Amino acid sequence: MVEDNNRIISGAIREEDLDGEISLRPKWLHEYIGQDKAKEKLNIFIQAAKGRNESLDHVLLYGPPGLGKTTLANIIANEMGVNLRVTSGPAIERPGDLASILTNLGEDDVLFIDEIHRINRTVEEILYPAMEDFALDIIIGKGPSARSVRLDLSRFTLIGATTRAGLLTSPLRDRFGVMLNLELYDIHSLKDIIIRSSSILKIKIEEEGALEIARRSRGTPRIANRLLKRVRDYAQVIEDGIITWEVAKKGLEILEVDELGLDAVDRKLLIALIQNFGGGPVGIDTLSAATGEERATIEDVYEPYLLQIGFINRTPRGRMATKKSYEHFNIPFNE
Ligand SMILES: Nc1ncnc2c1ncn2[C@@H]1O[C@H](COP(=O)(O)OP(=O)(O)OP(=O)(O)O)[C@@H](O)[C@H]1O
Ligand SMILES: [Mg+2]
Repeated sequence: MVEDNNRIISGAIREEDLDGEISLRPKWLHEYIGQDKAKEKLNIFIQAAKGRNESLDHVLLYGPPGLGKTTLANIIANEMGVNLRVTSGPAIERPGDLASILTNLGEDDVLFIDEIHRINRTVEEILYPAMEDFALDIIIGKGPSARSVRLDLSRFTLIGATTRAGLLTSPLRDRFGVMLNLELYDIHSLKDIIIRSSSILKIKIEEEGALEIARRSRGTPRIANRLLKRVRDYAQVIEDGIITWEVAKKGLEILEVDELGLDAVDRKLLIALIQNFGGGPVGIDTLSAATGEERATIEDVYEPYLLQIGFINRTPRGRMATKKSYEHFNIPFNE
């Protein structure tokens, strides 16, 4: 997925996020804030697998960037008491690379493949028997004397992460026993995440300050943690170090994050929708062409948040701007 990493409110990972990243990552399910539906399901499946002394079924995590997919993969391995091996779709270039990763997994280990939708076709085919029968089919020899040999693997759990489940081929998608959809966080969960991170990073923050940062974090913990660190800098240099509501508000204004966490690209998309297309409905490809933003970026990064805050609607005929969106830009709305 292509996204502009220079935006402070980008969900994609940036260099600065790595500062404290390890310590900020919850290690156990009970420390993982929000995502109650996913957590509840996962908890049952983990307890059941442990009770039967089996490995966990393969898990597919999908949802916008920065919502905690990598964190959850770490938690699953931790809760199951097994090792975690991390790789990503684009990093596995040849079938042999994947074969060597698979043969080196220990009994019940977790293999995490980030951006699994970007795995190439020949590599993907190795995964099918591996996921289904814990076996590798390798071809020995060439031409008419070539024969296929089946190699047994240890049982393992594959955790795949992707921004959208629909990006996977159906044979791959069908081999996951557990599908967990991560959704954008509500403001209260984000506030709790900010308070938790503050206590780990020893940042002094008031509830109202945390709430203000939460409101502008686009439903995304990674953005919340990033804004928290920058507001901390502001509080430390300009104010007396404590993040109150006023300090958060002023700090965020300096960062040019508006009250709803919207940035220039969101505004461009909404204005195009309203002014060029009379508020829609307009197809995603047309909107993409009109704004110069990639379709996938619009769908994976911008749209989920604009839908969450009720600024756009998705209809069978295309995207539409809502009344709320017109009001935000002070443009008269005709029903
Ligand atoms: N539920 C949560 N509770 C507390 N902190 C969280 C939670 N989810 C995510 N975080 C924090 O948010 C940050 C981003 O999470 P993570 O790297 O797991 O996201 P991701 O979904 O894997 O993103 P990407 O799609 O970009 O790989 C981490 O620093 C983590 O500490
Ligand atoms: Mg990740």
